[in-house]
Amino acid sequence: MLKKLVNLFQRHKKLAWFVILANALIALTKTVVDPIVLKLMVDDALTNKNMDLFLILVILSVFLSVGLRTGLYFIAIYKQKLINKMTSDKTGEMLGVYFQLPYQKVNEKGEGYYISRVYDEPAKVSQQVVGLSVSVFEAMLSLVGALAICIYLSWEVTFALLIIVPVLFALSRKYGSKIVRLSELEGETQASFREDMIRCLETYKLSRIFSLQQRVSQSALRVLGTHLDSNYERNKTSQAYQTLSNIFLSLAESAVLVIAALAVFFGSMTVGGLLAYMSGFWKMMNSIVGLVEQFPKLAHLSAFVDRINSLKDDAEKPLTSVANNVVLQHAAIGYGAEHILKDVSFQVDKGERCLIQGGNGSGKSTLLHAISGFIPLNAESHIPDQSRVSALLAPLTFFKGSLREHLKFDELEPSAQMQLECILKDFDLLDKLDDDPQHFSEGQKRKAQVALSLAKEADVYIFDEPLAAVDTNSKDIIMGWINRCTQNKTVFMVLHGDEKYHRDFNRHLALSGGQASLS
Ligand SMILES: Nc1ncnc2c1ncn2[C@@H]1O[C@H](COP(=O)(O)OP(=O)(O)OP(=O)(O)O)[C@@H](O)[C@H]1O
Repeated sequence: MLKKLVNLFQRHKKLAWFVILANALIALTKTVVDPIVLKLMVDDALTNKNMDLFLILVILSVFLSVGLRTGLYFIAIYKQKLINKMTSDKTGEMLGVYFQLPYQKVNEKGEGYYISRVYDEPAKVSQQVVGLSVSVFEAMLSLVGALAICIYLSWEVTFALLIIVPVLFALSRKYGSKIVRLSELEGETQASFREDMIRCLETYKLSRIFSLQQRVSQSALRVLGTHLDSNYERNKTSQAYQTLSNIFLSLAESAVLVIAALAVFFGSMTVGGLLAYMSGFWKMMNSIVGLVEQFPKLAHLSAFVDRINSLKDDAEKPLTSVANNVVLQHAAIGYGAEHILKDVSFQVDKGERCLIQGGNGSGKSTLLHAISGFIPLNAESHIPDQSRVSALLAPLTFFKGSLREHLKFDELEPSAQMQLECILKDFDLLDKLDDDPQHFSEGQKRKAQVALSLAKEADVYIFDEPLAAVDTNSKDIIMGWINRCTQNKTVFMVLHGDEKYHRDFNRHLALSGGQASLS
């Protein structure tokens, strides 16, 4: 379990050890120095009215306190740096995994769910792993220091009091297992909660126009309720553990006072020794409780790390089909258990151009997703490897970056750059190369995606309604470029209307009632 958590430090081991050890050393210094100064102050300086010793002790305490606090300030800053680096590493890794997930999974859960899996959970785990490692080492070193001080002041009293410790350990383990089970549930509800909330907020325009605010709010509050209930359950268990632990601590507090006071009555301890012992003993108890508290947290964290890594189990192996034609044989295609296309058989060979037609909801986009390799097909069917496919698929999406970055323009060969510049000029997008396509008009977005599709060297080109939202003049320009750039390549295109371009295709695939017929 520990190894799994330590692995999270990976590339930042040096920084992690610096933060952990520096913090633990400061804690150890404070644990040892505080009781000794207190004893010297009471027994030697105050009792003997030794002003010089008193002043020396005060000045020493002030310097030490300022020095240690300044040290803690720098450690806090490095700690945050470490957390940020770990979060960034893990989120980067998880983003890589996200893009390997089967489309079916991404489609089923939604992007909001994966924000939680890719960012929230790694951020939370990084924060907690650093916090926990720092706390464990701080508690361990403080415990050693405090125990040494207590034994030095009175080994008999210390021996009598250490009997309480095993009880606290037994309690912590009992509650640890409960919290592990709850952390799994918490992670899942948190991720689903994100996705559902995003869907509610996305209805901004819909809600205002159709006065749906109240219903949207009700739906959001229902989702919130489930999320808060799960938080409440985990909190309840943690609080129960905390309360029990505090009760045992109060009992220990009374015991130490009584036993140490008896030692003073019988003359085996000075008053300064009693105060120093109380200070040392409480540091020891706090360290023990600090350590004990880490057990349920450790179990909770370990469950979370497993959850993050479990995303990797879903990653799909890349398809390595060498097929250069598209063959579907009795394929049933859909999302999850629901089949939109029930029994589809056709073959489109290399260099053929296939127009796909059918009414709304007949499964045109679904079929294009299958041919692009996003929806699995049966074993008898085969399609080319996704690396040899270029596709404009609905809905159009853009990451936060310029059109230049989307096109990987600066990595292209000079001849490819020149051709792309001609395309963008004809599409009236050349002066928008450095703009974010997310803020383009609908027609401009469509043109940007056509340019993106044509910029990829592929064997199969797929276009889902490339002329939608495009002005009449631009349609000829777009179709002209598509025809020029895809000569001798396989093309699948969905068009609604635009009959004048139908003659550009030698195959026609009609979808209806879950079936396909090719002519
Ligand atoms: N992402 C999705 N998840 C689940 N079901 C979906 C998804 N997308 C589409 N569907 C279902 O698949 C059916 C076919 O949708 P599809 O988008 O393939 O139709 P289409 O022929 O392209 O329609 P249109 O002409 O309106 O674009 C729809 O009835 C819809 O319920």
